[in-house]
Amino acid sequence: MSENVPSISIQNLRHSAEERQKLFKGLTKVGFLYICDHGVPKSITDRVKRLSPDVFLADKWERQELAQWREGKLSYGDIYNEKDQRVVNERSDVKLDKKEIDEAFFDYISEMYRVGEILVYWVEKVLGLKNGALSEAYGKDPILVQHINYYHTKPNERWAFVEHVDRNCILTFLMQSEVGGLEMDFNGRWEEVPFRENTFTVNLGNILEHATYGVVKATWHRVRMPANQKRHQWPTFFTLSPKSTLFQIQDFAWNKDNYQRRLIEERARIIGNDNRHQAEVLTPDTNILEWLKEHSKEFEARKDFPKVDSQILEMVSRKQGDEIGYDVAENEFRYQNYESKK
Ligand SMILES: O=C(O)CCC(=O)C(=O)O
Ligand SMILES: [Fe+2]
Repeated sequence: MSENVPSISIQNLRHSAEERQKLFKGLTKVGFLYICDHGVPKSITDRVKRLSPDVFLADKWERQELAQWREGKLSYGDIYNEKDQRVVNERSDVKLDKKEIDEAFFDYISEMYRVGEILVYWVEKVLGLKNGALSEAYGKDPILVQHINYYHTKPNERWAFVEHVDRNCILTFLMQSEVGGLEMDFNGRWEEVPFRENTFTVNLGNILEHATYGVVKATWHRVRMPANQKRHQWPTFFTLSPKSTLFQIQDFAWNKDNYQRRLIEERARIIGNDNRHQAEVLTPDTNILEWLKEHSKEFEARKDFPKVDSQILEMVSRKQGDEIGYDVAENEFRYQNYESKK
């Protein structure tokens, strides 16, 4: 089970050296943390959970309206594209209250931002970095990309999200549902990372790993879906701030060779030469900016992989999105076809 994922009380970090030690272990040995005593009101998380299922029951017309809506605080991604065509309802009576969805997720994202900032402060502390070292390089005003992952019901158990590391991100906050299935690679074995009440699961992304020459670990993980169940999960990806300077922290350069070896070992062991995965490997010398640019193009082109038989609603604050020209509902032209058939 999950005894290996340390559970960190945000409240205890200030006065408990033991809590800080657990955080250090989670960052460097495990790559996953449970975060509790975070102060996120249950009313906010409950509202998000309550509103989410309808998004995926609504028909394509209703979804199209949400994706094209411009009056809220968030921008919404396209949740009716070719890959979803098989599973999106053609007609449904479900109506989406866009204003309520917008408020609920805006409040939720704001809370993630608040807790994330506290966590990054403590990450710097336990890594022995000066205050602001990480947040200046990678995370001051990070762009928060919010997803609802929806894995729909299938008669058989299946791999619903194949092995991957969270790419293009500093860290990920995940609100889990009771339906389990998340597993992480821990010392060469797959271990479950189950749901816990009032707790966020946090894992570290490859940008933070790269910044620290692998001292902080971005851990491979995957999702196994049980038969005959649906599952919603809510990951929040902390992605680069437009102000990032993107330097690697030289205090950790001593780990460069270990980092390189580990990347190669993990990749070979976990995916071998499964060429459905991204081909190019990140190394300690990779120019991360170039890599990210290349990678996001490739990811766009890949459509459904590594997530299988699932749908995502992507959201980002309109203000942040506008600042960097991030359009989650790209491909507006797609909708013209649907409009004409209506
Ligand atoms: O659905 C989950 O439990 C995990 C999803 C995930 O790993 C991701 O979205 O990167
Ligand atoms: Fe992930």
